Amino acid sequence: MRTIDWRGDHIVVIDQTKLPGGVVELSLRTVDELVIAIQRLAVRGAPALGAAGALGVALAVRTSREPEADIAALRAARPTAVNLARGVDRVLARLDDGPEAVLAEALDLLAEDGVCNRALGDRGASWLTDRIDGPVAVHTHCNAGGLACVEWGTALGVVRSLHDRNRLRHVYVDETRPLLQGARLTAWELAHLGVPHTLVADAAGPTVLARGFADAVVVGADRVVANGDVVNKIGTYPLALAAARAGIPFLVAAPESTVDASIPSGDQVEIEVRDGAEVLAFAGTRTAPAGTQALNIAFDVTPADLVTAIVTEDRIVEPARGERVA
Ligand SMILES: CSC[C@@H](O)[C@@H](O)C(=O)COP(=O)(O)O
Repeated sequence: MRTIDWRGDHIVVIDQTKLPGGVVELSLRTVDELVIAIQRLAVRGAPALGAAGALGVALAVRTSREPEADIAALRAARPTAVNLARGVDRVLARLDDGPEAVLAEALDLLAEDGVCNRALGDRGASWLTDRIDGPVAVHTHCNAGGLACVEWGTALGVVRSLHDRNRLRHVYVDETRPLLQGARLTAWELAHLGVPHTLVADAAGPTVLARGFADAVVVGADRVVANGDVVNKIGTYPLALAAARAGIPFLVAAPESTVDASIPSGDQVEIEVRDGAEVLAFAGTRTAPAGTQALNIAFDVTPADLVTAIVTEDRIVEPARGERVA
């Protein structure tokens, strides 16, 4: 099943805030509803946000009284993953061709997602098996699976390819505070795929690597910029530091639609800062004393020199060896 799709005259998504409790579908009939769903992470992950942006324009064309304002709000609903604005802009370019052409363009983007993810997953798996003997143990962060895309997954696409080739030993999954995408979503996906996995607290990740549990770190990305810096869920950067120290590869799996050649380096990417309330609570239950201040930085930048390789559907770039993405 696709994470996000078009049904008749509206968008349907799997509500990711409800997982792993149940697979609950959410129908989104206006751009306002879509923007709210994006901001509360009912639909999330860079490629899925690209699909949301694309389908959102199709929805705006059909339902909005002020399509321009609605589309601007949609484009800005979350700032860090480049896919959202890119999905909006790709489909907007067909506006003059009428609502059917707009929808067709959006559906093309959705169809390409699975194709790209399978290709980059295969390429990433081959890159790893060319360098690592025997079954591979992977450490991952956040959720870069089918739920973060339309289908299949990016980092978990690599994991799935390894699994299909009988070359996967184990996956270590960071829980990914504060919203627990690793614990709630990645562990759920891996269980459904029959992939052996172990959940660890985020702070344990570097020690898991230092102790040799994993052969490689494989993560997704929200934006990859020209010099090879990688923006991804907060907590990715410490894994890259630990991977370098442990002497194991740090592999980023992302489609070309996540590459932003217009931005020279990661310090120029807008990093989303979310409501501190998410940090002051655990799974919805308040944990910090009343009056505590929280800073909720949602993404970090892994500098290019710590990124062993970036794998896309078209290519492999090795920033740590000085290769540029653009
Ligand atoms: C294939 S998804 C890659 C990234 O989007 C993912 O790792 C991530 O950081 C998602 O963050 P989120 O805040 O859950 O949208």
